[in-house]
Amino acid sequence: MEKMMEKFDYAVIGSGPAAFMFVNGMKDSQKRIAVIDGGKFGGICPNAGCEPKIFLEGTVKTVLASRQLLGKGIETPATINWEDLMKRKKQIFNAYPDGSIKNFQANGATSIQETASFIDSHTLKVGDQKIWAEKIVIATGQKPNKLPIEGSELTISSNEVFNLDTLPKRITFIGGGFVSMELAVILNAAGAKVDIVEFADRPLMPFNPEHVKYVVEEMEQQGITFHFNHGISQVEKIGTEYQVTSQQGLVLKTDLVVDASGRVPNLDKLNLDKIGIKTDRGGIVVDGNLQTNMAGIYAAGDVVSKNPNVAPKLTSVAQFEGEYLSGYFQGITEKVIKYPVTATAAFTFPQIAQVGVNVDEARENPDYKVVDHQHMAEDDFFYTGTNDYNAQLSLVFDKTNRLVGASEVSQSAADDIDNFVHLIGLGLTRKDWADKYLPVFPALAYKLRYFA
Ligand SMILES: Cc1cc2nc3c(=O)[nH]c(=O)nc-3n(C[C@H](O)[C@H](O)[C@H](O)COP(=O)(O)OP(=O)(O)OC[C@H]3O[C@@H](n4cnc5c(N)ncnc54)[C@H](O)[C@@H]3O)c2cc1C
Ligand SMILES: NC(=O)c1ccc[n+]([C@@H]2O[C@H](COP(=O)([O-])OP(=O)(O)OC[C@H]3O[C@@H](n4cnc5c(N)ncnc54)[C@H](O)[C@@H]3O)[C@@H](O)[C@H]2O)c1
Repeated sequence: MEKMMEKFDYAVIGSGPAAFMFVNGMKDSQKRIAVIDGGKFGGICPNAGCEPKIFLEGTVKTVLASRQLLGKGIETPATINWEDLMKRKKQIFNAYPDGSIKNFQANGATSIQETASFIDSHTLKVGDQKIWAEKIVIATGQKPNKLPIEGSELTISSNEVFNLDTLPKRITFIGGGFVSMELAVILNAAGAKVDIVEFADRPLMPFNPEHVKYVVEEMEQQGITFHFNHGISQVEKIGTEYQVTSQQGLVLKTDLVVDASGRVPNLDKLNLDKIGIKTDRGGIVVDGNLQTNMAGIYAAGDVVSKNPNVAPKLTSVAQFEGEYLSGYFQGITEKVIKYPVTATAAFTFPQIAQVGVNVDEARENPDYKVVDHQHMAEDDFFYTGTNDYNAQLSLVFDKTNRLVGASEVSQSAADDIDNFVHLIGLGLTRKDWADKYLPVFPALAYKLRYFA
């Protein structure tokens, strides 16, 4: 006998940061909500993304900072025991999917551990059952790109890097984006010999090129080798090792190949063609209320096709969109989504971060003035305190002397840049800030008081 079809007010496909904030915002609405995930509950961020990455980065940062102080007061620099570090990582993060399910349930939602696909605009197939929902939110995120090259099946993705119990001696990364640069620093600091092969002439494309240069120089000093202007075209297994070849003739021998050539929207299992939902290369096409071309079907998070300069594919933006939809459905807002000033950072060593108007674009535009603070360790004793000799900060001001953009490379760039987000978002001048706030001395926010 066929099971009764369960009915919901809302069905959310995916359980990542976008879904989490949506359900959290709906918790007092008395609506019946189903959250469906075919993978690990919680999505990429806590299972194979931001959170395990920042956990590993915490240890790596300590180790690399101690190596920089060798002969300057430190005698024996710290080293990493990869096996122990991964054991700790697993102890902390393996419990996350169950915790995420409990969280959704505590907020009144029903969790369903299945892959979902559309039957019609209100009905989903979830495993061997069907569910019906008045409105559906697609929040299926992205997955690692698999390059269409010979030997692609021999490569692993960033997902598997987070489960490497033992550390290979040599690792080659395809691509020099966020994922590759952050993981390369971690694995190299742990003792692997790392090569990065990047198609373009520099890594970390969205960031200020002048500051990216310092990240590359420091990573080279740590022992990482970059190969720019090379596109990988083949991976082979020869005996116990791998051989990676580029179209331009580079040949590398290695013990592990990580395909970090980008991330693509998770669309393939949804059966979107059947019901006619519009997509493009960036993902699902939505309007200003995050509604797709089909009434009652919405999308949020990384799966949405969006302008990366306004809404980059990040956890912060996915959460903002989930929160927006919960407000929109409850009539708290009727307006179209307006993205706030959004800061981005790559957690390399040193870190690189930016917010607002791009420094390189501002240099070309007479409406802006760029103020550069270079060699900050010599100019500012807080940076000297961390021996952060490459710390560089560039600030962009408009004609009314309001801060509109900032870029920094330093060991604390992510936190430093966060000190500028509110200044830019609230449209404050340097004087407004100085008149109204006095941060702790000597601490992070204070060191920027006299730069802004
Ligand atoms: C290595 C790495 C590091 C990162 N670091 C940062 C960082 O430091 N800061 C930052 O802001 N962002 C970071 N990100 C990006 C961040 O993880 C994403 O922006 C965020 O997770 C997107 O959230 P989401 O809710 O859109 O989707 P996701 O977190 O991707 O979750 C989507 C979920 O949908 C499920 N799903 C897919 N298809 C189906 C289907 N048909 N049926 C049922 N379930 C389905 C998947 O299993 C998955 O669990 C990082 C990403 C990676 C890979
Ligand atoms: N700290 C953070 O906030 C953070 C960290 C990780 C990921 N993310 C998110 O995940 C997204 C995806 O990151 P990503 O690093 O996977 O992708 P990416 O698009 O940032 O970088 C991929 C790189 O691979 C290169 N590439 C592609 N094909 C190649 C080939 N055949 N040979 C050599 N190089 C090749 C591209 O030129 C590009 O530079 C980011 O844009 C960001 O939204 C954010």
